[in-house]
Amino acid sequence: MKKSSSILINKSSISAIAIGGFDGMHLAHQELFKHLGDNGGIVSIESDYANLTPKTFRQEYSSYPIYYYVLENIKHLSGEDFIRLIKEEFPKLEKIVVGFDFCFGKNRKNCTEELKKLFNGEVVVVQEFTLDGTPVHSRFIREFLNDGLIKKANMFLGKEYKVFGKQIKGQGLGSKKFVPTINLKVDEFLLPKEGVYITKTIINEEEYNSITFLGHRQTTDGSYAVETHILDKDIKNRFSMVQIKFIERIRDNKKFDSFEDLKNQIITDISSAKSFFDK
Ligand SMILES: Cc1cc2nc3c(=O)[nH]c(=O)nc-3n(C[C@H](O)[C@H](O)[C@H](O)COP(=O)(O)O)c2cc1C
Ligand SMILES: Nc1ncnc2c1ncn2[C@@H]1O[C@H](COP(=O)(O)OP(=O)(O)O)[C@@H](O)[C@H]1O
Repeated sequence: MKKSSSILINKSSISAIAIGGFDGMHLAHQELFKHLGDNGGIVSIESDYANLTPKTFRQEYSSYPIYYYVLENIKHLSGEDFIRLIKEEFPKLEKIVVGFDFCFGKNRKNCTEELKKLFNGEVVVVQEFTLDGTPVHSRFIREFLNDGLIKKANMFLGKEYKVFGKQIKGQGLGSKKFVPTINLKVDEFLLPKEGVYITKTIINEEEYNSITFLGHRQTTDGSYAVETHILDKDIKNRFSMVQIKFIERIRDNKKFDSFEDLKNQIITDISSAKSFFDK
């Protein structure tokens, strides 16, 4: 398999593609990629609802080059026109890999049978991929995240769920009253259920053990916040891009009667996180 990026690989060298939304680049998606061979590529159809790996965040999860197409721009095409477009875009195309539930063309009128008729090359249809009897689909992963079931989401993803955010100014209370935190603004990514999580935080390609609070700061100003505290390290600069990987959920978000009670709880949370990383 080639290590590559979509910018470097010319579409005219691609002989096999996998087609789909690929939000999450989860285990079932990876099953499709196993059929791509040496000159494979991924055709990713970008939709508005993609929020696990939104926009162009998918490339880090595959060494095959990803070619993005915006659903809005192609959804009016008939099945025939869609296949014509694909053949024009990838002139050496010999193989298309899709899942059992793949449909395409205006109103998703065409599915795998029509694909086999319309494409004059090999069509590989991958049967439904399941884990412990549950089908792996991005919609179920979204449900796990909404329910705070981070370990289950990570199992289905085949990796730790990760979001990207920009550092923003906090209330200025953290360092003075509690512990210092990096406050983040996260757009487009689905955030797991409110609560406290054991996480890893990536800043400038360096990965740090951390603990992250997500939710309405009921004890202070009530506003929604994503705040990460790096364990055992003082981080002073401001960062335009911070990544957070979610590992385990420790507890629910709570309202405390006093700042002191919250501070004591935060200290307990930090020691749980440290024991997790030490074990
Ligand atoms: C590990 C951790 C757990 C937290 N848990 C809660 C909580 O349960 N309830 C709450 O209202 N705020 C919680 N917070 C958020 C604090 O209220 C917040 O860090 C504090 O208000 C400082 O905010 P600032 O960084 O904007 O100054 C938590 C913060 C951390 C780091
Ligand atoms: N559980 C699965 N088993 C087999 N193929 C799948 C599975 N989930 C998705 N696919 C295939 O992967 C491609 C991308 O599908 P997509 O609809 O984006 O995934 P999801 O169902 O997770 O939202 C499609 O060709 C689809 O048929």
